[in-house]
Amino acid sequence: MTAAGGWDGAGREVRLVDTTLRDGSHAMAHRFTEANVRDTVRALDAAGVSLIEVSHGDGLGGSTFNYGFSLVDERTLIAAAVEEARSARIAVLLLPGLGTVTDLRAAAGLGAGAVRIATHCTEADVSVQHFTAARALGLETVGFLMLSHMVDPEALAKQGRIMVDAGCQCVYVVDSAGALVLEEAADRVAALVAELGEAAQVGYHGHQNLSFGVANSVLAHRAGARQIDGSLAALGAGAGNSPTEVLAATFERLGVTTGVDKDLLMDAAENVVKPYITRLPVIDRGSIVQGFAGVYSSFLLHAERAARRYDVPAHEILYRVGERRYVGGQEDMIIDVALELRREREASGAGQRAHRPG
Ligand SMILES: CC[C@H](O)CC(=O)C(=O)O
Ligand SMILES: [Mn+2]
Repeated sequence: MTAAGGWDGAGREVRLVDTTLRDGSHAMAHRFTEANVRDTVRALDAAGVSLIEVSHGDGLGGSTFNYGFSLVDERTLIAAAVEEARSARIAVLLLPGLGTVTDLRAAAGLGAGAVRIATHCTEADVSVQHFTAARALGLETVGFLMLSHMVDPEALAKQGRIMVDAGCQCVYVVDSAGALVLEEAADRVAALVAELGEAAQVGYHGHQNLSFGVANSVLAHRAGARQIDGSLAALGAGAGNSPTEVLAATFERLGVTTGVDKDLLMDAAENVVKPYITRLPVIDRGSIVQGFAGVYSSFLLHAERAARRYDVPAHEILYRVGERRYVGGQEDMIIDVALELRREREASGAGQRAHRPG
C-alpha cells in the first residue's frame, strides 16, 4: 500500500495541521461549544489551513467517566465543523479500543474526510483493522505513535511500518509528553523517513512542556517531516501544543512554504480562540515535570484535580506517574498515586496542607 490519496503537497513544503479543536479539548476539560467550533473552523479555513482536527481530546468515544464527559456531543461538533469548512478537510482522532469502527463510520457519514489513528508507540498492531476500515471508507489516513520518547528511533520506525502496511498515509512522531529535545525529535523523524521512503509521509506533533514544540518542528521538517501539528494560542494538553500561528510565522521566516496566512492565524488566536479559553496552557511546575519525567500531557488536569481532592502536590503525582511510565488509558491510576502520596504524608506526619495548583 502506498501514500496514494493522502496529502499531495499542493505545492507546499509543509502542511500545517491544526488540532485546537481536538488536543485543545483536554485544556478545555472537553467543554467546547458548537459556536466555539464554528468560529474556529471558519477562521482556520479562511487562513488556508487544509486539515482541521475536531474530536473529544481522547478521540471518538472519549466522552466517558474515565476521560471526562464532553459538554456537546462530538458528532454535533464534527457536523458543525464540516458545515463551516469551505476548503479544509475535517479530521477526527481515534484511539483503537476507545473509538470503534462504528464511530469511524458515523464520523465519515457526517463528512469527516480524514482520521488520525493513535496508538501507544509500541502498539501499532492494534490499529490495523481501523486503517483497513478507514481506507475502505475513502478517508485520508494518519497514524499517531504516541509517547514517542519511550522508544528509540529504530523501534519507532518499525511501528510506523506496521501502520503503513495497514493503509496509513502519514505516520506521526507524537511527543505526547513534550519530552523530546531537539535531535531526539529529529532522529525519530529521520528514522521513520528512512524506513518509509515513498510509501508514506512523516509528521510531527509537539507539546510545549519543555518549550521545544516549535524548534522541534523546524528540525522535524529538516529531517523530512511534511506535516506538522499546531494549535491556535497553543491550546492543547500540558503546556499546550506548538502554536499554529508561531509555526506559520517561523516557517515563513525560514522561507518554507506552508500556504497559510500567518496574520489571519494570529488574528484567529487573539480574537477567536483566546476569548473562549477557560485555562490558558502555561509552562508551569506541573507541565515542566511532565516534559522532564515523560508524562502524557493530557494527564495534567487529571493530576491537578486529584491534587485538590487529596491535598497533595500535583507535581509530585506527576513525577511518580512518570517513574511508573503510565500510558494513555491509565488515567484512573492518577487517583491511586494521589491516595498513596496522601497516605505517605499522613504516616510521616507531614499531612499539613500541600501546595494547591491553580
Ligand atoms: C489521548 C490522545 C492524545 O491526546 C493524542 C495526542 O495528541 C498526544 O498524544 O499528544
Ligand atoms: Mn497532543
